[in-house]
Amino acid sequence: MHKKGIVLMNLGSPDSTAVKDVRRYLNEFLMDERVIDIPKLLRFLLVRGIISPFRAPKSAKAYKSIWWEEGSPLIVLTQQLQAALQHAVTAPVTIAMRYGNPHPKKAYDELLAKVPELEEVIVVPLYPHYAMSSYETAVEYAKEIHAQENYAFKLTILPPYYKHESYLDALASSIQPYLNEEYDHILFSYHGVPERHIRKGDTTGCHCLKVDNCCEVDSPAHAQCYRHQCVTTTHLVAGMLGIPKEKYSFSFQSRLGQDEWLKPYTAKRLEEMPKEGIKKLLVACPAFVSDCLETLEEIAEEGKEEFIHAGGESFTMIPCLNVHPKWVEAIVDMVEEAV
Ligand SMILES: C=CC1=C(C)c2cc3[nH]c(cc4nc(cc5[nH]c(cc1n2)c(C)c5CCC(=O)O)C(CCC(=O)O)=C4C)c(C)c3C=C
Ligand SMILES: [Fe+2]
Ligand SMILES: [Fe+2]
Repeated sequence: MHKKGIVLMNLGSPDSTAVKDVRRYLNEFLMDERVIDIPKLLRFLLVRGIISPFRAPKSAKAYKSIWWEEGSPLIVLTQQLQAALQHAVTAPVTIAMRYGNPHPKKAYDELLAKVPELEEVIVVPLYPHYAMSSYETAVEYAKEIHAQENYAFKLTILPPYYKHESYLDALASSIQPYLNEEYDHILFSYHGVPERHIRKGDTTGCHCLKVDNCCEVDSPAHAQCYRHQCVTTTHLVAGMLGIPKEKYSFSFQSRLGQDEWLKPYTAKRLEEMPKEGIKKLLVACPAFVSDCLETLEEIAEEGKEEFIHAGGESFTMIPCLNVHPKWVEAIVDMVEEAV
């Protein structure tokens, strides 16, 4: 790892729970053409005129309910991961966010300050699955800043690792202890995306959401199909843990707006499950490697309330990989393979 540096790249959070900071963050996030993929003027009117003004106060309240003394859980956990990884490798490790702070330029400059002869930076997107609105936008942004600032070092980006053995091993190890308690079912809840994004990313133009059972039928489209990659992670990790088919399923959360998003929707499944006899539920969220608003508030608070209200008896959210030692090992493995 001579003359190399590592950047852990996550999504980002508002600087604080103040409505003005949440609004600024939402404006930056939702003005991303890979997140809301409509013409720029229309996007501007929608985000500035409708979504942000209504959503910012609501989101600020949600952030307040999960915020830690040290700051946003997503940022703090990414910093903790940075520290844990730094113990395991000789190359300097920094963090960057797609939206908000710290900016990728700051991360690159920090590495240069530590290694002035820096030759290569390995970017580790903290998203296991490829989605236009997560992995792709983070990676393109990292490349854009690298090109804009004319850095002399080479940029190497880790590919999506949704089926990488070391990642799956870490995920399975983080879930395993929870299977020792009595449970009826384990739900793998992934962040959703609009179905349109899946069709748009279909490199064959004729597979995703067009062929019956598309995610189970081999296709080159899968290299960029978020749904396929989530389904694959689910089956592989369930297989590693020996969970029988009838005891696990997957769903998609966090729908925004009126478009059709990937189904089944988590909120709907949480309401239906108790009526199907599922009373003791475990929930894992493999689309996120660090706990964040979407896991701590939407699943552990809101989701739990919905499930219990619908007749469920116990609801356990399994924490994300966060700083799990096997996750740190997995990053080391993947970085070593990439250089
Ligand atoms: C069109 C809207 C959105 C798409 C598409 C989307 C995809 C997507 N997002 C993540 C990961 C995270 N999203 C988080 C928060 C969040 N996401 C959206 C909208 C879309 N995301 C919004 C508006 C927000 C902000 C909060 C809110 O108002 O609900 C987070 C949490 C950030 C935090 O600070 O804790 C994560 C992480 C993925 C992986 C993804 C596509 C696969
Ligand atoms: Fe999101
Ligand atoms: Fe598919």
